[in-house]
Amino acid sequence: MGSTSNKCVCDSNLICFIYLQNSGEVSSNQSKVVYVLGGPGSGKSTQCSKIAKHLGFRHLSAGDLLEAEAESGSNDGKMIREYKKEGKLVPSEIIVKLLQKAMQESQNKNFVIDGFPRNEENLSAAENILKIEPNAVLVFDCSEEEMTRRILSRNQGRVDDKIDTIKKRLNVYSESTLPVINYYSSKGKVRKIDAGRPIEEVFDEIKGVFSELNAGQDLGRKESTSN
Ligand SMILES: Nc1ncnc2c1ncn2[C@@H]1O[C@H](COP(=O)(O)OP(=O)(O)OP(=O)(O)O)[C@@H](O)[C@H]1O
Ligand SMILES: O=c1ccn([C@@H]2O[C@H](COP(=O)(O)O)[C@@H](O)[C@H]2O)c(=O)[nH]1
Ligand SMILES: [Mg+2]
Repeated sequence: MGSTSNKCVCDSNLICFIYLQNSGEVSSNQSKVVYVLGGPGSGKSTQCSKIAKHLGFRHLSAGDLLEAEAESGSNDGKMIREYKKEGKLVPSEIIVKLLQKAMQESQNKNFVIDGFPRNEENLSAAENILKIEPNAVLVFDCSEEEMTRRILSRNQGRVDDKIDTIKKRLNVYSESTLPVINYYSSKGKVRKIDAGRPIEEVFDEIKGVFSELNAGQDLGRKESTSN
């Protein structure tokens, strides 16, 4: 899985661009993609905003893209709302279409993608349709008690910030997202971040990971060559 060749095999300009940009050696002038995964309330969006502000990456939140689509009143909107209320993951084609459009429209081609891919269907679409081979996958480690506490005091009016939905989202994370993390872990791409600490401490560790990426080091390659 993943792209290893520079040969373009698709007819969409966007897909070609991402495919080529992520297919070879990582260097400081190439497009970079970092995934940020972690349980609900672990602080993904908080840290991704800081990464965008201080480290110059474009923050794409899968949850926010879906929320904007729901707000737009489109055909998919009503269905997205229902899935979100239930803490379920929408069919991949919906989120992939939104991410593809957002990436295509962005001038900045370094992306930090918040909360995607979340299950094996997403993973397959990310590799085979979006042609993304991430440079790194940050995984936020935080206790369920702390995540629940954070969500219940978040006060952003989210339809899914209710205890019953939080429990469902925690289950979806364990059952569907952990296998995705295991997959990237086997490729040496995962950096586990202790997200139970204060916001600035978490960000300090993240800055270190981005320094490595900006120095042209692909985390997967670094791990595999040190073996
Ligand atoms: N390290 C931290 N310590 C304490 N509170 C935090 C920390 N990081 C984030 N928060 C707060 O916890 C709440 C959840 O954070 P955030 O929205 O970033 O989580 P998330 O992982 O994006 O959640 P979701 O998956 O539900 O979108 C927010 O109110 C945020 O301000
Ligand atoms: O890839 C995705 C990402 C999100 N969802 C749905 O949105 C909510 C909220 O996402 P957050 O990232 O926690 O803001 C999530 O519970 C899913 O219902 C999705 O379906 N697919
Ligand atoms: Mg979030």
